[in-house]
Amino acid sequence: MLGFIAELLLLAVIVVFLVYYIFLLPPKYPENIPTIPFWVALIPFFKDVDQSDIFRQYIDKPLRTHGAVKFFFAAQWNILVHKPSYIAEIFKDEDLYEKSGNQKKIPHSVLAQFLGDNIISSHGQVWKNYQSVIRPGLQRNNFEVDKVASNADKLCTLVRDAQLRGGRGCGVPVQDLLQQYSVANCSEVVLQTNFDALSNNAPINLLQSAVKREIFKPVFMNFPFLDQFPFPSRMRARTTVGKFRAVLKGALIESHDASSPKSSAPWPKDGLGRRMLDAHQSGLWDEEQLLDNLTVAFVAGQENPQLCMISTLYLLAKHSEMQARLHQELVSTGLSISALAQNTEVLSNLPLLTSVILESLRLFPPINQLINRRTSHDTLLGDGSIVVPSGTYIGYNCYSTNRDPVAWGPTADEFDPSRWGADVTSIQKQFRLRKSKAEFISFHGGRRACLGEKFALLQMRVTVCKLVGSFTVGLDPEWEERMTPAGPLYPRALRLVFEDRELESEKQG
Ligand code: HEM
Repeated sequence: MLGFIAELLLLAVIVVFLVYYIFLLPPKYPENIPTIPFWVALIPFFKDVDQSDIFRQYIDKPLRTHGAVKFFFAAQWNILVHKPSYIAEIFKDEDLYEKSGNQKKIPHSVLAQFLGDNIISSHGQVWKNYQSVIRPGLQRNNFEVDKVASNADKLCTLVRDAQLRGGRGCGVPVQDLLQQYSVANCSEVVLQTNFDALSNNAPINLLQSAVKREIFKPVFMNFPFLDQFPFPSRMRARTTVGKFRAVLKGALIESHDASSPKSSAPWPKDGLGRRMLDAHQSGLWDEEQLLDNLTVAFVAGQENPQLCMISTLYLLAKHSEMQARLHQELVSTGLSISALAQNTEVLSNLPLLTSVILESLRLFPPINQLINRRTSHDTLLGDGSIVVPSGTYIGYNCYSTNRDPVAWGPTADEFDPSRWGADVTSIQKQFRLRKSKAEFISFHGGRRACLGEKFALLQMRVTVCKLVGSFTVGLDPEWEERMTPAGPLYPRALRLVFEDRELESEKQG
């Protein structure tokens, strides 16, 4: 018996040693950048944390001091880069720092099954093929702003109803409402489908929430190799993501069938939905390629704007003086809020509106950390001092780089829209310059920069115009001011108090 126990103990020691050696021991190279201890990535498992605190406590200083660190994430060691000039170098050399998404990094995972090989994660000829279909659909100049404005109207009604139900001064949870709104805009304006996402209990919202619950389970996000085992919860996750993809495709086909009652005709010339279907029908894309790209366009097209809306409303609620100035800017156009929300020319020439949105994207980039490139051969990064072996995963912490004090000065952590400039010409110039120097990387950069930037900014302008034009927005005093514990970094379960401006002015009048 004693012998058996001793053998078991020995086995356990060997397993622990192997796990440590294979997964947890940092690689030798690069030698001259610090290592963030592996257990930092595991803190959210054991403690209910605010990830911005974890960042400041364990990562910020070494990352900024050395420009890059060795960082344990998704059960492997990576290089996490902070220094803008290093990141600009990575963006420039697509073939050396190859995109290598989940389908290559963790091919057996539920996440890889969900998004497959798509425009964001692919490389080389495959990416060029995807891009030839998707780029014109996302960079058209005629997005239907009236649809976005009409959805923004519905959002205001939902907010008003929620505030009435909760009672004056009570906090309204905004995340689900903004998710519904963002899904409506993405499906109707980007993809020309309709899920009726702004109606209560629309099936797409339930399915979307179910997918997010499965995908963002911390244990599987951190240890995706566990997805190889047939745990019942992971089998369920696979069914859910499969269903989600099928629902998306079904809706796309139906809305592009002129004889269907759910047809979204007339379709815009160059609409992304039509272009994707044509690519499939012409044989340029097979079934999987259609599903992978449709799913990623849907996810990127509504998730990122949604997070940007949450963070922008949080910042405006926290900085009421800025909100008042912004409202003044909207009023000074002489247009009603409804007319203004549909007038893209006037909207895009409002300096404070533009700089508030950019400043929110700088402080709270929806994709705060991204590690999806892999070196195709040995290289030297930066001034040549960082030796990066072939096959190393490398990425950046956008939250950190966008707040770099060398680039943005001592107030880098503060919400200060004026740093972008006083008029739209200088703001746009600053925006282009900061992107080219990789000092503002919320939309990534180089040839792989976000293709949805134009639509995202248009939508943000309309949304902020409508919400700030209709309500004063404040933080619920009982809401605990904390950021999410892991994954995308944004105010957790944000609750806001909305006061109808019209009612307020009637009362005062
Ligand atoms: C505030 C909103 C948005 C932000 C902050 C954002 C950010 C980003 C980032 C960081 C990337 C690089 C991703 C990676 O390498 O893994 C990216 C790529 C991309 N985004 Fe966005 N995005 C936003 C909105 C959108 C929208 C509305 C769409 C529309 C479908 C979209 C479509 C894309 C596409 C197609 C790419 C791939 C570009 C390529 O590799 O060629 N994005 N975006």
